Amino acid sequence: MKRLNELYDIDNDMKIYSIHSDSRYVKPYSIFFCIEGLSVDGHRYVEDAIFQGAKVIVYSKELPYYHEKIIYILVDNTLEELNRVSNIFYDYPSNKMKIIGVTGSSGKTVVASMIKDAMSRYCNTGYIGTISLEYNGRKEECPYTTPETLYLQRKLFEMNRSGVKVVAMEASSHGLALRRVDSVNFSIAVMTNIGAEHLDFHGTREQYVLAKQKLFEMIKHTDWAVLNSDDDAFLRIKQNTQGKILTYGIETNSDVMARNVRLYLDHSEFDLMFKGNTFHVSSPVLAKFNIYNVLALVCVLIAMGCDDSMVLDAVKNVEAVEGRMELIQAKQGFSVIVDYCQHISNYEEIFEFVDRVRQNRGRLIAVLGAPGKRNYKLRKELGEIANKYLDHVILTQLDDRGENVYDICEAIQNEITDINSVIIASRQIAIEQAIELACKDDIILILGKGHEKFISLEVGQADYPGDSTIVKEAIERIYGGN
Ligand SMILES: CC(=O)N[C@H]1[C@@H](OP(=O)(O)OP(=O)(O)OC[C@H]2O[C@@H](n3ccc(=O)[nH]c3=O)[C@H](O)[C@@H]2O)O[C@H](CO)[C@@H](O)[C@@H]1O[C@H](C)C(=O)N[C@@H](C)C(=O)N[C@H](CCC(=O)O)C(=O)O
Repeated sequence: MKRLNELYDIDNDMKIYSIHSDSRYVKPYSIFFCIEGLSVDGHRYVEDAIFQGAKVIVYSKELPYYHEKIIYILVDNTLEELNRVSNIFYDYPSNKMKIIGVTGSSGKTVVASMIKDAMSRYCNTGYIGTISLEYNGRKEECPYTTPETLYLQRKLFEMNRSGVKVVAMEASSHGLALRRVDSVNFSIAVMTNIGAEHLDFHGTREQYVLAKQKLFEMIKHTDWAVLNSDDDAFLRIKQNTQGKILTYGIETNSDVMARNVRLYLDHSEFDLMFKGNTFHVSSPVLAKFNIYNVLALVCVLIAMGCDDSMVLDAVKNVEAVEGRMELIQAKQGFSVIVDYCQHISNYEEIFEFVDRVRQNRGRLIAVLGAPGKRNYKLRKELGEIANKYLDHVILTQLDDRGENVYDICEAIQNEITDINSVIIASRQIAIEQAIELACKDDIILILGKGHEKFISLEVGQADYPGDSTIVKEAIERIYGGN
C-alpha cells in the first residue's frame, strides 16, 4: 500500500492498494494506467476500470468517460509513468538486489540459467525468463521471457522480500522495446549475440539492434557490460555503453577466452584463459555456441567478484537446462538431443555439431517442423540444410496456429531432394517413430520445442507432454528402459 501523495505530487493522501494497466484485473482503491497498445488503446477501458474500483486514472489523451469522484492525472507518456510509479509502489526492488540482464538473439535462457545455478551456490539467486520464474525453491510459469513492468516489479519485490540477493533475468528485444525493463536497475548487462530476428515486430535489423543496445545504454559507469567480442555487433554495443567492459570470445583477443576447443557428443574441453592464467577445463556443455555461453558466465562471475576456483567450479559443473541441447543417451547405443532451436542459424549450428562429433558412425535423424502463420522462409531454409547434413527427416507439427500441418511440412519437404523424409503430423507419434528407427550410434535430433509443454493452435494452446518426456517414455516402452 502507498499513499497517493507518495506517488504523485498532489495534495491527497488516499490509500492506494494496487496499480494496474489492464482493466480486467483492476481492484478497488487502485490506479489505472491507460496504455496505448499495438492492438488496442487502454484509454478505451477507463469506464471498466472505474467500475472495477479504480480511484485514479493516469492518461495521456482525451478520455471517453469522466466521473466526478475520480482523480485524473494527465501525463505525456503513460508507459513511462507506469515504470516510474510501479518502481516506487514496490519500493525500488531492483536497487536492493544485483540484477543481471542477459540479452541476445540466442543463448539468453542458457546463460541466465547458468548464472542462476552458479550463483545459487553462494547466495540466494532468482531467475526470470523463458523457462520460468524461480526463487527460493519456487518455480512459477512466466508469462513472457521478459514480463511486463508491473508484473516484473511485483515479482522483484516478492523476490527481495523473501531474501533473494541476485536475479539473473532475460531481457528480450520485445521487452526492451516495449519498455518492460525501463525501471529495472541492472548491475550487469550481458550480450550473447545479435542476429536479425523478430523483424515482423521491429521492422528493421537496425531497430532490433537498437532494442538490444538499450540494455547497455541503461547501465551506469559503475556497472558491467559483458560483451561477445566475436559478434558483429560488438563494437557498436561497446561504443554505446558507459559500463565497465568485460569481453569474451574464441576468435578475437578478449578478457575471457577459450582456445583449443574440442567438442564431443557429451561434453566439451578447452583452454580457459582469464586474468593472465590458462586452465584446461572439461565442461558438460555441447557445441561451440555453448562454449560462448560458458565464457559469458565466466565474465559474470568475475564481475560478481568470484575467485578463480569458484569460476572453474562453475564451468566444470554447468547444469543442463531443460530442452536446451538436452542429451539423452540410450543404453542401446543411440543418443537423442532435444533443443529449442528457433532460428535457422540455431539449426545449422546443431547440424554442424552433430555432424562433426558423430565421426561418420551412425545416422543423423531429425524430427522437426516449422511454425504456422509466421517466418515462412524458414520452411525452405530448413529443407535446404536438411539435405546438407541429415540422413533422415521426420517432418511434424510445431505450433501450427491453425495452419494445416501437412501444408507446412510439404513446404519443407519440397526442398528435400537428397535424403529420406516422411510427414507424421502428430509430434508425439513422430518422436516415437524416430526412437523406434534408432540404431546403435545414431543421433536423433528433436528440434523446435525444447522445454515447452504446449502446442499453439489457432486459438489458445493444447497441452503437450514435452519432447524429452516423450523421448524417455518411448525408450522405456520400446526398449524396456534406458
Ligand atoms: C508484440 C507484443 O509484445 N505485444 C504486447 C503488447 O500488446 P499490445 O500493444 O497489442 O497491447 P494491447 O492488447 O493493445 O493492450 C493495450 C493496453 O490495453 C489494456 N487492456 C486491453 C484489453 C482490455 O480489455 N483492457 C485493457 O486494459 C492492456 O492491458 C494494455 O495495457 O502489450 C501487451 C500488454 O502489455 C502484451 O501482452 C503483448 O504481448 C504479446 C501478447 C506477446 O505475445 N508478446 C510476445 C511476442 C513477447 O513479448 N515475446 C517476448 C520474447 C520474444 C522472443 O525473444 O522470442 C517476451 O519477452 O516474451
